[in-house]
Amino acid sequence: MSNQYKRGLMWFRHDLRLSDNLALQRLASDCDELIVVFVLPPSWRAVNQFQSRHIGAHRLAFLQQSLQDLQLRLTERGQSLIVLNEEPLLCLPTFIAQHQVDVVASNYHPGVYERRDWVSLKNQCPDVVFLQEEGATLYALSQLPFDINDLPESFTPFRKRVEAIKPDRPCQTPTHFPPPPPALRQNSAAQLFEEIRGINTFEPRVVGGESAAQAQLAYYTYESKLLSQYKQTRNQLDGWDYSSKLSFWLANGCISPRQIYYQIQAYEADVEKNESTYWLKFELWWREYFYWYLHVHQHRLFIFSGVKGKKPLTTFWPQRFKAWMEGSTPYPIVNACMKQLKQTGYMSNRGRQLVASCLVHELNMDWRYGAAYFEEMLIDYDVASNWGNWQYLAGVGADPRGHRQFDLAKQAQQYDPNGEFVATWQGESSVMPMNVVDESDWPIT
Ligand SMILES: Cc1cc2nc3c(=O)[nH]c(=O)nc-3n(C[C@H](O)[C@H](O)[C@H](O)COP(=O)(O)OP(=O)(O)OC[C@H]3O[C@@H](n4cnc5c(N)ncnc54)[C@H](O)[C@@H]3O)c2cc1C
Repeated sequence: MSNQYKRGLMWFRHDLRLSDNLALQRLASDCDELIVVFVLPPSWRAVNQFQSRHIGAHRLAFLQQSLQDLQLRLTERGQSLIVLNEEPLLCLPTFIAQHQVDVVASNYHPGVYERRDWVSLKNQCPDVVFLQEEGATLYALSQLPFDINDLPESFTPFRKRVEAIKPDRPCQTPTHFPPPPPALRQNSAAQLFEEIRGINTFEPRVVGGESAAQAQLAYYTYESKLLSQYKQTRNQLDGWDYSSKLSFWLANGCISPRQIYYQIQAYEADVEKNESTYWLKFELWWREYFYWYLHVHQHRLFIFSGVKGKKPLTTFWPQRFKAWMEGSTPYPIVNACMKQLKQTGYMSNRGRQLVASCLVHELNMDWRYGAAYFEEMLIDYDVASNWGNWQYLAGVGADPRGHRQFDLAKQAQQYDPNGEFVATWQGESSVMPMNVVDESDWPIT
């Protein structure tokens, strides 16, 4: 018996996994033939108005590994990933027409470009069916206990309203995949992987893909039982075990928040339920909040005056920005964090708060330059969490206090009392007067 659709196209975006992937599951059961595509736009690697790129070498390496893992899993099931190296709206309409696709599916993502591209693609392909599923958040829109336009202005009232709700259970990997159309049984993904090779220097366990994501989830919970101490360790600055490190895979969609949530629930039933196990869920609710915040506020997440519409008294200083990025400010703890970020593509949550506070409140810089630099450097870059947290710290977003300036000396004393972190990352090393910049230093490339 033939299926509902003859030929489907799965458009992978921030959901690089086969399990708990509702859009993929739907196509796998409803199509005779299936094409799976990932689009890597060249514009991601171009320099933007903030002198940064959308994606840097660390995340590129992770993305490449995630795509390779996806390809491997698909190949095992008789499928094959096609990677298109073009802007989505330039290549997909032609591709869809050329291959006579009659249904396109994807998982919803609240990003401004992601939403725009989906709507424009739909408009350009009026004869094709478009299906969108949810999977980037713990809750579906319909599960939220308020109208989304009444999203609370800050995190705490949001959390109090959602924390009793059980997310839907993750769905399984489809047992059967329809084959690709005959013309697409060979593709050039391997060659493209060579072209997009980035650098991975952090730590061997930071490998993109669903397999590594599941391995880290198992490690942090049942294998090491580190989850039981999460609340006590989570503010540390350096090392692998003090926090879950799941952000790399979550941000790239190699794992879903529901999979993590239900692993914590199982751990609480099987091993131990305490303040720490609750606290990892608490952090997932922070992520959830910023996703819905982006869904509601859209482009206002990226403007100087933020969602609050309140312009900070800051500006752009090339010499200060350069010193901050390089780790040569007068603040050793900030320097150490920034060098760690540049070398590894990761920084602790505590570190992110300190360097953001420094950029905005000590160096009086336009916060968006910091957010854009993080976007390029972080392996776990996530548009909602990054820009939402930056607005929060710049006092233009979801912080009810509106001003959060950290005492950097006090923080260094508390979190790096023996100066080990600063010594490891050579935070003291460069002493450069902040307001001196050589003509040759600008523009920064
Ligand atoms: C200025 C700034 C920028 C940030 N940019 C990002 C970003 O681009 N991508 C990103 O995933 N996180 C971002 N965070 C949040 C947080 O720092 C990272 O999620 C965390 O450090 C990742 O390490 P982990 O997975 O070990 O976290 P854990 O402490 O183990 O937390 C588990 C998960 O909870 C979520 N989470 C934890 N803290 C936060 C938070 N404050 N906001 C939203 N979600 C949170 C993450 O998904 C994380 O993986 C940012 C924070 C700040 C202050």
